[in-house]
Amino acid sequence: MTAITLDGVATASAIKGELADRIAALRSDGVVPGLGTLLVGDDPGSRSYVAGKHRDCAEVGIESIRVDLPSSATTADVKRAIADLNSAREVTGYIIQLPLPAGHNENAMLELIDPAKDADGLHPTNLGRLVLGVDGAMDSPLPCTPAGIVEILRRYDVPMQGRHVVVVGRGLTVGRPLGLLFTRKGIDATVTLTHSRTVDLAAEVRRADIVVAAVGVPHLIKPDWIKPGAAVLDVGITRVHDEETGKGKLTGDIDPAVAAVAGHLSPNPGGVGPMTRAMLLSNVVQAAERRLRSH
Ligand SMILES: Nc1nc(=O)c2c([nH]1)NC[C@@H]1CN(c3ccc(C(=O)N[C@@H](CCC(=O)O)C(=O)O)cc3)C=[N+]21
Repeated sequence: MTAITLDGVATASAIKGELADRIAALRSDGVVPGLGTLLVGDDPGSRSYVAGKHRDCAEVGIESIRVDLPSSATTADVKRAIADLNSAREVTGYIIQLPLPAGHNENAMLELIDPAKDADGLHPTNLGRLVLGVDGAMDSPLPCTPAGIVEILRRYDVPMQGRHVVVVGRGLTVGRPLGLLFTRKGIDATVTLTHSRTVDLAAEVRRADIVVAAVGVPHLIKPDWIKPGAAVLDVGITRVHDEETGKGKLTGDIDPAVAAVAGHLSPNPGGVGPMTRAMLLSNVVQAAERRLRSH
């Protein structure tokens, strides 16, 4: 047996097709959706992610506005750029690319984003709405990676209700909000949130119907940890040097041999990454639709 591939590229492409119709409708109502990105410094990985977001926007008809600051930017410079993005009419939503270079307080910067323009769903108000909205009724942006994970499971008809989800990693962008999302009414999973101090990780993962690994430890999750037929999602990204090609390549948190045991497996690359990007576009469209309704 080999696992069914949770194809993030194909699923993201279907979502982008659906968004294109909503974007056309917004434009005919006079609202042009625009995504701003704020990038500080010259980390090559961050640069390439930001470039990808602008390509995605162009593909679906979202304008994009790029603000790049040098690594020498002070916190005052970053604050000014955030204030400008908050007031720019053409920016209907934006993100601060994380991580910020050392020396900036990320949480303090996230808190300065206008919650109505928070395309990543990482402003404390929106994270708070995620906590409050246990019934899913709050019209607020969700963090993109958790939203993408639930969306791809839904589209592949992987049952979540009453199932045991083990999340590996408690980070701000994935693990922590994902636990909140999976336990919402209507999704109704049972969640174990594990982290670096978890005593017997293998034993926890063995109980899971759905495993999400988001820690950035290459091939941490081994095949003998997986309940046969479980759905396994690989979120971690580590850049490693490939001896064979001499180039850099991406490695996930899941040992490839897991494919022989799992029922569903998200490849990495090609799984959760493209879904994350599609959910960002979805948040931008949702914010533009809210703006239209509020006028
Ligand atoms: N404010 C903020 N929001 C984010 O959402 C955010 C962030 N900061 N900082 C960095 C992480 C990482 N992240 C990825 C999104 C898509 C891919 C993606 O699409 N990856 C491709 C491969 C790309 C490649 O080959 O380099 C794939 O998985 O197929 C990867 C990584 C979003 N992040």
